[in-house]
Amino acid sequence: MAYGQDRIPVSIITGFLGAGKSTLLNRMLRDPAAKDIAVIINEFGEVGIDNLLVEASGDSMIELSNGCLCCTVRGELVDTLASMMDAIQTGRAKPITRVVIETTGLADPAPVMQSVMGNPVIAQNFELEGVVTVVDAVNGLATLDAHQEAVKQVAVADRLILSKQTLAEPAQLSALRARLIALNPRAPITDGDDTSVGSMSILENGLYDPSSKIADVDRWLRDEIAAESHEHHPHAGDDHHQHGHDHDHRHGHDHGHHHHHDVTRHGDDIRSFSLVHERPIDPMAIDMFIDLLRSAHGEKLLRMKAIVKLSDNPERPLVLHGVQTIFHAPQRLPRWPEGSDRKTHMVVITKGLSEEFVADLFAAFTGEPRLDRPDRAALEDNPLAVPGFRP
Ligand SMILES: Nc1nc2c(ncn2[C@@H]2O[C@H](COP(=O)(O)OP(=O)(O)OP(=O)(O)O)[C@@H](O)[C@H]2O)c(=O)[nH]1
Repeated sequence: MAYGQDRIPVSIITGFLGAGKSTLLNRMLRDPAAKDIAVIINEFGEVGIDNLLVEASGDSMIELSNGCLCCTVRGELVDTLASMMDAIQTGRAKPITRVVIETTGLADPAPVMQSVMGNPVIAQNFELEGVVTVVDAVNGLATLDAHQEAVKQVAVADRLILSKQTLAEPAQLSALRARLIALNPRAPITDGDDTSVGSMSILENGLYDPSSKIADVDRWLRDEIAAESHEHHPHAGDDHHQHGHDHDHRHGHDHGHHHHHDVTRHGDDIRSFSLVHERPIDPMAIDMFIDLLRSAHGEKLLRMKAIVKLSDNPERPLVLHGVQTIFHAPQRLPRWPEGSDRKTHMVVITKGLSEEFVADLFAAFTGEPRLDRPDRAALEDNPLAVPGFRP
């Protein structure tokens, strides 16, 4: 994808039934900065924005009194985005600065994200800006226990909004916070009552910065540093990758990390970790690594964001982000973000795929095989050397 191309940022607001998505959206729509945005609601009549409408709602796009466009989706999101773009390009609708999609409470956000990232025509005009997940402080824990969709909504979020905190008991709230941090240590948790929640700024989550037209990777890296301050120290001699909260059991003893036990007790099977690599990586190797990971294990790869130092030009890092099997077209940044450590960082969120497995695979492709693990040549000769790899 050409650097600097104008694309419209798309934000997804998700959260379980009754979590407070519509309340959040309604508050944001009052922000003057919300003018000229388009809102897509994927279930007709679900949201109480009737007071904002200037004409009766229907399937097609309508203009709201505050200048936003609004439409409800009964069919495919891709079709809706395509017809929205067509209407703008042919002058039937005014230009928009941003799209906000509110998903239904029961939705798995991955297909919605993939609709934005995976279709070449859509990806030419739109870019995923981030996923905001609203979690209800009162019902959040019970919902996470009962519904895997809710767990996924939290795991893939770029930001979590904790609503209804004034209605929750302090103990309930701290247990929920611990659970959210265990599931997604990198997403900032914003209090739903915070004044910032009424502004569009909560949608700016770094995947795409409309002003620079590239990913605001600096923000991920900062988030990662914040997340690591909760994490345990890497093991001696183990500088190849860093563990998230939910490191696995391979060391066979208890490090006393409570978040980890929260995760396993609930059986979520979600892992969030980062891989860090200092030396420049061969572009072919990263290509093959990503291809293998998504083709063989895509359904377990809830989310990946990466900034990669490539050997062909280490001064211009590559930005990747993906959801399951679908990856956004890679962007080459003009330079490293200010203050970054100029290393490859890969943030990975998986379900049912261990950190060790991903780290071993990465090591194999980056030419640093670990003891008793296949190296890249062995993988290319015999892909079955890695369990689950199907060429
Ligand atoms: N006290 C309090 N109530 C809230 C807050 N956020 C939402 N609510 C209330 O919770 C109820 C559900 O909120 P909605 O915004 O409709 O939730 P939703 O996620 O859009 O719900 P669905 O569309 O059914 O999935 C409403 O009665 C809101 O007034 C909050 O932060 N504090």
